[in-house]
Amino acid sequence: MTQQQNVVVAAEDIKRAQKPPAIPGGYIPIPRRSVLKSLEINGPERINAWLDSMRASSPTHPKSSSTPSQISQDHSSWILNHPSALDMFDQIMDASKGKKIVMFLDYDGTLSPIVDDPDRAFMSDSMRKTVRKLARCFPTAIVTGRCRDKVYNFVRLAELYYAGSHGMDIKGPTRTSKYNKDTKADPVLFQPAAQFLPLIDEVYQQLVEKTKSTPGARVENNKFCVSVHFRCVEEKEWSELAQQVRSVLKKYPKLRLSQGRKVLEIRPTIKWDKGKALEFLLESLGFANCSDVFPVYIGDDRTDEDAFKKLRDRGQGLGILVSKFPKDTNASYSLQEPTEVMDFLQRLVDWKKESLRARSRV
Ligand SMILES: O=P(O)(O)OC[C@H]1O[C@H](O[C@H]2O[C@H](CO)[C@@H](O)[C@H](O)[C@H]2O)[C@H](O)[C@@H](O)[C@@H]1O
Repeated sequence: MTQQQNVVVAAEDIKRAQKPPAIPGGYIPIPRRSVLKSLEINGPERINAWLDSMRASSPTHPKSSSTPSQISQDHSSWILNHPSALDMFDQIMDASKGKKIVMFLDYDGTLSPIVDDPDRAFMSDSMRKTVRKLARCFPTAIVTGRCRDKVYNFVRLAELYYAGSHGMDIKGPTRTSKYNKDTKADPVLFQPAAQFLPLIDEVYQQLVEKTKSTPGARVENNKFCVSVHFRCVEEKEWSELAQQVRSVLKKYPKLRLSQGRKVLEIRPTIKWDKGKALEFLLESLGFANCSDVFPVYIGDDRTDEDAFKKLRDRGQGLGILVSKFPKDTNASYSLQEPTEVMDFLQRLVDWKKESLRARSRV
């Protein structure tokens, strides 16, 4: 691909790069500008690193130390390296030619907008309709940090695959579609962290108890992992809340911590993540060792990076980061918000219908 890093473009070109890089066949290898930092450090530095990483996952504005011209240059440079998937739609479809598209969709911040109350992160009816149409065209999976049952209650589409708890709870469709016609076969069900259930319940109770003194703190049981929410906590209390989490977590060497959008997530130390879940689902769908598959993963959060990286390592398909602000990412493309995700999914549906029509005319 053409390297265009640090190229300055006019302000009106910030949102949409006019000359995005060409796609060489399948995956677009874009070198990382900085490597995601390791958080294996001790003491107060560790707490600060957790908080910095959490802030970086959910930027609400450009760096306050930057001048407007630096902000504009950073954004332009980032957009040139991660162009809009809508602007690049035709090139993406060209790259998928002759391959089977498989769709992987994160939930929060991708299909539903980020809101203060995690129990009210509803998906719009129009997004549900679009995802339903998408699943008629391509095998489609929801891959989320949420508890699988909870995300199912939001999405309510039985024809999809669901990978809850960051991929540690995978279940196949319960309604038949053209991708799972064999109703006699057992639906895919995979729970690699099953033995951690009692430990997760225990740590959940302890976190609820420990954090109850912090106004706005909220602990969510996601079955095989636990989320501690910072979104409604005053920023001056964040360090205290992180200390509370750490004091509980240090008693559980079999659990580890990751950071998301104003959330700390506690999960088993097993080597399993959204990237492994993506690979597992591709195998379940019969695409193990296939070169003619084109997986598309859309997500907004730090934990989605494991899936973006998996695609990069496999040299297949592409990752799309949902973000309004530049972020360090392994994704190749960007979309700004869930409404743009819906537009992109609708274009995929239209493209599929048109290619079927064209084939039937031949
Ligand atoms: O993998 P995801 O589907 O992106 O799940 C990650 C976390 O998503 C939820 O939290 C996020 O969305 C909330 C609702 O918009 C928001 O209030 C919170 O600040 C975000 O971090 C979910 O509640 C968490 O349990 C997931 O870990």
